Amino acid sequence: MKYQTRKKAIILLADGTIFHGKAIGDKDGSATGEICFNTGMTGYQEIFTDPSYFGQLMVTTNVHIGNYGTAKEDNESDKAKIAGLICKNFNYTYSRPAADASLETFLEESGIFGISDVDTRALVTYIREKGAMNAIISTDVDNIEGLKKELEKVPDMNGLELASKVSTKEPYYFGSENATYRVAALDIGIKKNILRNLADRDVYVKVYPYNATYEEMKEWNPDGYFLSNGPGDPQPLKDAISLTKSILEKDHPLFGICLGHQVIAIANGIKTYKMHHGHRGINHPVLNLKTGKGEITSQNHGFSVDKAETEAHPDVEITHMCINDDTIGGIAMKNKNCFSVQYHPEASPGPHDASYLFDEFLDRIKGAKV
Ligand SMILES: NC(=O)CC[C@H](N)C(=O)O
Repeated sequence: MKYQTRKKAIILLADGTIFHGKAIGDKDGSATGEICFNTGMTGYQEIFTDPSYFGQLMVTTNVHIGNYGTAKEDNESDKAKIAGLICKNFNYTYSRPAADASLETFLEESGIFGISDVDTRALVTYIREKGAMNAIISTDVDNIEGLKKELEKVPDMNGLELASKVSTKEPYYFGSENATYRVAALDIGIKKNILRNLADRDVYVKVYPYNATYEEMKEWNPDGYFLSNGPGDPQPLKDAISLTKSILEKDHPLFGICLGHQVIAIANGIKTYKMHHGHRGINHPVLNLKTGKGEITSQNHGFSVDKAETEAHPDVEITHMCINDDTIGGIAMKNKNCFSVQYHPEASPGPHDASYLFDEFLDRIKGAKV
């Protein structure tokens, strides 16, 4: 045991329920956010650095977190983006030749507070039953009334705009300038592995801030457009929704992942809703309705696209279904060069079953270019 002096800590849920643990490291601290859980057995660094988790307290269901350390190249963004970590066993020492730091150091550098020694099985069972809710984690264990007041100030995830908090401030480029194709990507919380997947397919990407306009993107003369994953509720993303409408009007090739998929649905007049406790893991089964084949996918979302409205929409086709709970996995527009998925074909972490969707995007771009 590295620290003999670890402080007692608690998780106080918005409904008043308390779970107990100990602070990671030897410091006092606290953090607030919407509590969620990820069932991935591996990939904690990619999960913690995924900007989609901004504003969320992450409960990891795998019993050991930190045992293989961290390596800079595994980051999905510049640093950890979760609001705080809740886990069972936190490993202060690690074993992996490619690692360059412990998870403790890594989280410290990102300013992330976490607690371990929590009965995560009981906590996750509780959230699964009661649904997603706000929570506070803190070492201020004797000040429940004070913590309750802090917790009341935390905004509800429903209706919350967070994309602007994680988006790039200035446009930047990714990949080789000499690549054959150009894609303009809207960064509403983009993961690096999406950029790598595009660059690996002979694409030069220009990444734009969350409030970029169609005119700004069009000026670069891209062959295709991309809407990224990201945190928060899609409904307040007015700029992204109007950008999407302009792209659709011109019928440019358009691909959206997760938050980007939700924005495409909203641009088509289909509503999104907050799920009971969301999908977060790396083994979620999806059925491809075109091929009849199943795929095991990486997922991370708390909102979803309304199924009845999508089914009733004359111009939108459902292409994929999430089999666990019969929610929408993917859509395509019947008369436009546009498609999107609710899950993560870029994986990182997770299986690569769905990477064919990047090939499909490239096929659509090639088809439109000739
Ligand atoms: N990974 C994502 O893009 C998540 C989208 C959105 N924030 C949700 O929770 O549903």
